[in-house]
Amino acid sequence: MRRAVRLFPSATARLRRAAAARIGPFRHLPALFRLAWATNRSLTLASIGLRLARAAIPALMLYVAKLVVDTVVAGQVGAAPPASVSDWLATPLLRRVGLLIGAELALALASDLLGRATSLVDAVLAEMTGNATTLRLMAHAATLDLAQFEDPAVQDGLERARRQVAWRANPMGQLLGQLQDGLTALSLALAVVAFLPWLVALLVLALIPAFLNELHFNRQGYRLAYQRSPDRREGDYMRQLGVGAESAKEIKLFGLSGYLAERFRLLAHRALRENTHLARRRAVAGGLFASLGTLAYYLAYLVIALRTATGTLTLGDLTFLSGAFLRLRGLVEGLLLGLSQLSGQAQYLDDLFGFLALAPRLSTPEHPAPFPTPIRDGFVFEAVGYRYPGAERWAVRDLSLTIRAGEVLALVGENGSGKTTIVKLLARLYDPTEGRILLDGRDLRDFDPNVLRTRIGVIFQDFVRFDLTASENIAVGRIAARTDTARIEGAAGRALADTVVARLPAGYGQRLGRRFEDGVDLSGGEWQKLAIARAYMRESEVLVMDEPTAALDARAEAEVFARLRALALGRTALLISHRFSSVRRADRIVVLGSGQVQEAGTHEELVCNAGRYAELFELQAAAYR
Ligand SMILES: Nc1ncnc2c1ncn2[C@@H]1O[C@H](COP(=O)(O)OP(=O)(O)OP(=O)(O)O)[C@@H](O)[C@H]1O
Repeated sequence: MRRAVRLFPSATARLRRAAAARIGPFRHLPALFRLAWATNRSLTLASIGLRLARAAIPALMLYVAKLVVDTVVAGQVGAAPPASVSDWLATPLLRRVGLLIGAELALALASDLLGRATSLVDAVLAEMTGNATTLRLMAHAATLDLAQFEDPAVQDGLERARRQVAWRANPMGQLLGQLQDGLTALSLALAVVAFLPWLVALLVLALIPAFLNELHFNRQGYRLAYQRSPDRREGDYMRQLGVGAESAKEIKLFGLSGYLAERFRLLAHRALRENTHLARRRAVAGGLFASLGTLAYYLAYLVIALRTATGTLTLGDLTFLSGAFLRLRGLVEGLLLGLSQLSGQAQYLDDLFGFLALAPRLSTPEHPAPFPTPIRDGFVFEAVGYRYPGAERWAVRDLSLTIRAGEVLALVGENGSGKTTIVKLLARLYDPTEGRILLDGRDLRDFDPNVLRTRIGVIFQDFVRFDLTASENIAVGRIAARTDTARIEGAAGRALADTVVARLPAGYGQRLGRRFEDGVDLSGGEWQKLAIARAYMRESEVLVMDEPTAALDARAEAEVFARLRALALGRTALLISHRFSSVRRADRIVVLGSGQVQEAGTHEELVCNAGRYAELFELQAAAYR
């Protein structure tokens, strides 16, 4: 029975669902209001207060205009024209007309002033709310896992959320504008109802189809934008490649600009075609429904004029009613349109709040185990397997590996053998799909991942080149100590980065990179020295370096390793390198192949074994002979 109900929902349930699908996105509006409220209460209150005050003005103005007309019409009969200004003022009728027009002028001025004040308050509030939302997005992004960032669906959501912040920062102002228009419409409607109740009913009936039509097209527009997110990201990527400084070198050398432009053109063309199609359908349907409203207005106008001609209504009533009706029509139409636009915006808010509601997948224990200080035994990988989300192949599988406390362990292996994946698992950027990793006998998942990461210093091969100062580029290794000049300079010295900094025009205060005008770019090896300094800045017990010297010249590499050995004394160091000249100095070497340990031992042992290591070592050595 239940199943039958689910398969054949009643008409009311279907209607309710359809209505919820259209109006549902409004559920985010209270959250938006809370956001503005939390950002600045007085501005939010001011915005509401100003709009409330302004809402009543149009009805009042129309009513005063009606009084003016009625007074003038009544006074015209048999009144002699005044000879002078004092006569004018002495005539009660004329004085009254003057006062009424003065009142209307005051109302018009007040409305204008209130409007400008509202715009001012709204602009400031929108910027503040936009900033607060960006901060919230950044804070939330920091809580997510690396795997989530690497997920294209999350990237698309984040992209839509970002656009939401950048372009639609002021749905709050719009919402309040709607509230104001709603109140104005209500006051006018009440006044009209007092004269001719059916007029209002006629207006609403004529406009409801237009409203539903707008809602329908807004939904379609959103669906289109949603489906196109991946395309748009790809288009943005093509554009970025085509105009970015980072890629300019290769684009020029390989002559890629035409190819990229063509790919962008195809993507943009598809978007344009779909957009135009929708816009055309929207314009036709919108035009038809809008004419319904116009028809209703002129019908009402005709009736009011006829009634005035037959004496049922005064000339003032005619002025008031036609004015009020015209205003009302504009307002209700604007309201319906605005509401449907808001509904469209609220759908984008779905993305924003959807992203904010994303929870990290890596678990943090409620009562984390105390982190061992110092580490006694080290890390043990027990039959660890990891498969990247959506990947067919296992990056590592059945991996058993020990990293003993205090040793310098080198990981070698061909491209794609899983070395970097091991580092990411060690830093708990991912959790193993199978097996477990122990630290001093406890599962890594028992510790607070943030504490774990503060105890491990990792430099990845694709380290980030921050377009910040040289000092900040080192300080990011322990950002809390960014003002500790001695620590920064010490780290730079150990990583041979001090000589790089010495050559910079502004020394440690020199901005690096090409993004900003005052930036100075470095060579690959110079950047790498700064990245190594970052690891020393961290002063962590475990040091992990993924290809730390790939960009260094032979002399620098030898020196960096000599220092690493000296500095790693008592610390655990994991070193990934394709250069056997560096690897051979490690306490132990582990050879990886297809995500598994193939061999392990000291350099001498492995050479004696005459296995894979010996083969690769011989290959490199021969190249130098
Ligand atoms: N983010 C990712 N998503 C999906 N697959 C990935 C991802 N990162 C790596 N892989 C895959 O996992 C496997 C192991 O990659 P990993 O980066 O650990 O290799 P590596 O030994 O460090 O290689 P290299 O010497 O080239 O740096 C590879 O087959 C790679 O294609």
